[in-house]
Amino acid sequence: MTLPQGASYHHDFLDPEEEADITRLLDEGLWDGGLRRRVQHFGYRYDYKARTVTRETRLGPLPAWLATLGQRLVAAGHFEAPPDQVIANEYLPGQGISAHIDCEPCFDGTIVSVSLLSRCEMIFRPRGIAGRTGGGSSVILEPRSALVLKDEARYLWTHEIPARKSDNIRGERVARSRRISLTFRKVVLTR
Ligand SMILES: O=C(O)CCC(=O)C(=O)O
Ligand SMILES: [Fe+2]
Repeated sequence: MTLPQGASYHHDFLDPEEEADITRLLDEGLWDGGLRRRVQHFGYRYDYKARTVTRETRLGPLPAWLATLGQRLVAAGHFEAPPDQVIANEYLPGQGISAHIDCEPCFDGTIVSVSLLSRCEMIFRPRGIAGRTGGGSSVILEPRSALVLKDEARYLWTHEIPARKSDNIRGERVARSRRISLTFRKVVLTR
C-alpha cells in the first residue's frame, strides 16, 4: 500500500473500550439523516451545500470526550493546535462517500479520520481525474485506526470510500458492517 505524500496511517489510535464508549455516546446523540449517510456535527456545523463554516454555525466547544481525542492528536504531533470541528459519519454496508477534497478555505492543512467498528477501503486519486478509474492508490482503514491527511494528500489528491457491501482485502471478499468515522479539523474563519 503506497499512500500519497502527506498521508499517514496509524493503527490502534483507540483501544476497544474507547471504541465502544464512543459508539454508545454517539448513539445517545442525535444522528442527522439528511445525507445519504447519517452524520453528527460538533464544534461547528459544516454547510455541505454552500461549502462553508462560519461564526454563525458555531455549535460550541467540543464535548470533553472529543476534546480529549483532539489533545491526543496534538500530543502525537498530528495537529499543532487542537482541532475544533468534528463530523461523525455512519456508513451502513453499501454506503460510502464520493471523491472529494475537504473544503480548502474552511479548514486548515490537517484532516484526521478515526475509524470505528468496520473495515473499509479508502481510495485516493490525483486531483482533476476524480471519477476515472485507475491511477489511484488505496488503504484499508481498520477499526480504531487514524488516518492523517496533510500536504499533497490534503490538497492534491481526492479521497473516497466506494459505496459497497464488501471490500477485496488481499484477495479476500470481506463483508462490511456498520462503520463510524470521526473526522477532526481546525476551522479557518474568513469572516
Ligand atoms: O469516513 C471517513 O473515514 C472519511 C470521511 C471524509 O472523508 C470526510 O468526512 O470528509
Ligand atoms: Fe474527506
